[in-house]
Amino acid sequence: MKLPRYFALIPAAGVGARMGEKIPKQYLQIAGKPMLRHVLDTFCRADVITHTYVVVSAEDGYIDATMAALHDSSYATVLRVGGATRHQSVLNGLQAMQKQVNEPIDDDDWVLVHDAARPGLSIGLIDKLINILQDDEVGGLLAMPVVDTLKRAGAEGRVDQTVTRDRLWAAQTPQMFRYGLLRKALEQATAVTDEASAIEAQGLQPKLVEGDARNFKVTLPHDVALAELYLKGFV
Ligand SMILES: Nc1ccn([C@@H]2O[C@H](COP(=O)(O)OP(=O)(O)OP(=O)(O)O)[C@@H](O)[C@H]2O)c(=O)n1
Ligand SMILES: C[C@](O)(CO)[C@H](O)COP(=O)(O)O
Repeated sequence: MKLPRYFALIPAAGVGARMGEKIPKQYLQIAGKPMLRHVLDTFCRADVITHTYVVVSAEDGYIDATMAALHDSSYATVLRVGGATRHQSVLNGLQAMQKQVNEPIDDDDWVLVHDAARPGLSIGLIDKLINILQDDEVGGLLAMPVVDTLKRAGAEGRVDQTVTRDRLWAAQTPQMFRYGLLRKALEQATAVTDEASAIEAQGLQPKLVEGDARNFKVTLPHDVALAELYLKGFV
């Protein structure tokens, strides 16, 4: 019986508008190397990952230098199929993976979709996610239980209501689903912001696996300093 393999798919085709930098945020230097490089190095060291695919925009002018700087880039393939949304980039990447003759993917193989904007991912978190989900019927995602009291804003930036945080989790990545199910779900979904939403739209319930605060998404300018602290080991 053929054992399922584990592939990584890294959506890295965004422009980082909220970061407000001159270059896409995934190429910002953090702790001495581009943010995307931290993610690539982690997946390179994850022995369980058969191959890593990086989705970038067709116009990306940074990826070639990033790949050239890797000690060994044989574990990763660049797919210049980025789309207008993260959803489209991931779907385009899944479709392009199928055409890779060196590692044709099977429907039962697992795909771990991880944001290039989450450089704090560790091998330990990858192993934890896979160990918990490897026999799961659906798949799941790293996430963090919400600990703050949540307010919904009304007019003039004033509180409209307090939203219960009971059973609320903040989704992280990787989000891990079998190739065939994930591709079908994303093909049928409309405008989802994560893979789990597409799976839920199929009537399924992805499993929540507790992640880590250091695996946060670098989105706004002040996030860079925090990522530096984490990645330099100061916290
Ligand atoms: N069309 C897009 C948009 C986003 N992403 C990727 O999805 C991840 C999470 O998205 P986000 O943090 O929103 O990144 P950006 O879209 O670049 O940021 P912004 O929304 O501020 O422009 C990032 O690694 C980003 O590169 C992508 O591959 N294709
Ligand atoms: C996938 C994700 O990181 C889970 O929290 C998030 O949905 C990405 O959203 P973005 O607007 O593309 O950053």
